[in-house]
Amino acid sequence: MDIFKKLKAFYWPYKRYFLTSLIFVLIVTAITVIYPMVLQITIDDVILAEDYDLIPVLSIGFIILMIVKGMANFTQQYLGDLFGVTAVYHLRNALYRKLQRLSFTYYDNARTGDLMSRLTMDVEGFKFFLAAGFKELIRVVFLMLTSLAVMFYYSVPLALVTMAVMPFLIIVVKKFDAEVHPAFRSIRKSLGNLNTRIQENVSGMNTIKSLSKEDFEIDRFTTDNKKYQEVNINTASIWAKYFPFMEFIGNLAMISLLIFGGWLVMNDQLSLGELVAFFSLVNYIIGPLMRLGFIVNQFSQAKAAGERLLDILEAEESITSKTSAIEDAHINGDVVFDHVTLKYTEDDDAALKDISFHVPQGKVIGLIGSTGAGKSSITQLMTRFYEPVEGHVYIDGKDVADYDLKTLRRHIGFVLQEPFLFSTTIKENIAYGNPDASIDEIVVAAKRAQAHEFIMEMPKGYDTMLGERGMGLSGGQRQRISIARALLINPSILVLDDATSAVDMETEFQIQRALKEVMTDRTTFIIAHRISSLKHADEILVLEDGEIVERGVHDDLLNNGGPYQRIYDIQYQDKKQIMGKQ
Ligand SMILES: Nc1ncnc2c1ncn2[C@@H]1O[C@H](COP(=O)(O)OP(=O)(O)OP(=O)(O)O)[C@@H](O)[C@H]1O
Repeated sequence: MDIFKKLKAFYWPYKRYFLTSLIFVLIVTAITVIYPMVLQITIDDVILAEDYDLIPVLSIGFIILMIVKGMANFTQQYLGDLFGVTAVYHLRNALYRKLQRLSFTYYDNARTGDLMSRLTMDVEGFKFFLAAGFKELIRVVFLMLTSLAVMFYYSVPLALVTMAVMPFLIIVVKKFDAEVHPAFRSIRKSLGNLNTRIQENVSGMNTIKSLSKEDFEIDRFTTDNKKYQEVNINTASIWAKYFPFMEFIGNLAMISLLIFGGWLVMNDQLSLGELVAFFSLVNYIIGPLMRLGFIVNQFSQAKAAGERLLDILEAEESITSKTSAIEDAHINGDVVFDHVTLKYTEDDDAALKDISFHVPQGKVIGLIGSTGAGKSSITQLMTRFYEPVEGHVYIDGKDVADYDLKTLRRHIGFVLQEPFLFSTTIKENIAYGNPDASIDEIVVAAKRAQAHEFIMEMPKGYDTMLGERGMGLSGGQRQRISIARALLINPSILVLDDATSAVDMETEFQIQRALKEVMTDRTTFIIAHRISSLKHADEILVLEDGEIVERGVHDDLLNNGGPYQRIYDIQYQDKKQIMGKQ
């Protein structure tokens, strides 16, 4: 119940829907039990007593009951659904808001498929219980109790005899639940695997096709699909095995009712109408009893779903703005790293060790070093994507932790090696960071990013729709769109993370030209593997294993026999060889 208590804030404000719906459920259930009683009166007091004057009264009464029941049913169904749908609408919004606020540390360990299924299947599971399950539980318990009460009212011995087999039915139902519950769990798990497989396939289609792994993927999918089929068949066989058995026990109750009830009627200890009414009443107990396990099952599934949703809602937001955070400040772009050490996880080695440097406003700093040396990590500390375990990062003399997160991030633009583009128009992609930009501003940004020409060659120009993740554009084109995007937010600090490594020389030249435009008057961090990309930087930091092993300007670093010279020699060896051969 703890899970439901914790999620109360999402559904309890709408309790009026639920409670009203419950009143109507009780009305419907009460009328259901009245049916057999009307039948009893019809048989005993009309047919057997041959008092046919009562027929119009009974008929009208019956019609009124049916109308009331119909209306009550509509109301309980509608209000119940309204309760579930409204609560889940707020829950889903809260989950999505939380996902936007969670820091990168959370996403480092999260799986997309898993998050997707929590936000869809688990939310739906929880909704189903709110909208129907809880109400149904109350309905069947009420129906069983009232039916039982009426049966005892008619005849205590017959009620006891008929109910004699019920403990057996309860045992079978419990056994069935114990088997079917894990079966349902494996169906969900198997479906989750299947979804993850499909999602990874669509995302990784390039890799699959380029490595000709289509058959391999088809085989893997077929195996998972087979597993899904098997767990479904297994569940079906559990149903098939238990249901006839349950029905058999139910029929035993009917037989004892017929034998003992018939005997009571013959001995004038029970009226014929009461015996007929008993048949309906027994069904009102057997049916719900068989369903009860199912509902309890739904309850435990909703509980499990709620638990997974709470995992997200209660996840720690490790990086947030302070209450006294500096908002709406203009950032000029003077960056200081003061003895900064970063660890991604507690047990891991430090990704950055005791890093200190100063980049005055408007200057260019180059970061070079082997992969995994810590270049990107440095830039991610400026935006507070991660927090250092020691030391401080200052921008314009203030600790980055003192700024409001949005203010801070608004002033730092990124151009990444693999920019993310959304499946919308080129125009909206460029204006993503600044949706208020006019079309003229967008075009100016695109022109400065050397993107205008190729955009205009597209059939719908700036209104061309892009596929998911910018499919339909080349790597260089995607990068230039991303440069235009960065330009449009007019950042004071610009990070070019391997922005030209994946393109040909001609495109690199174009992108370099675009970047020069963007870099003017901004503090710029250039992360590069190629010396040619950062040799004009005001300072170059050479990183190895999270440490700065060398620093200086290109000309000084070139001839001191250090790591930078080694990188230079390797990169220019080819050139010398080619030149030498000529
Ligand atoms: N989110 C993360 N969680 C855990 N470890 C990480 C994470 N990001 C980076 N690392 C580790 O931190 C170290 C530095 O990574 P970083 O991405 O900063 O290197 P880099 O120099 O930018 O590399 P590359 O040139 O390949 O992009 C690496 O050992 C990497 O495995």
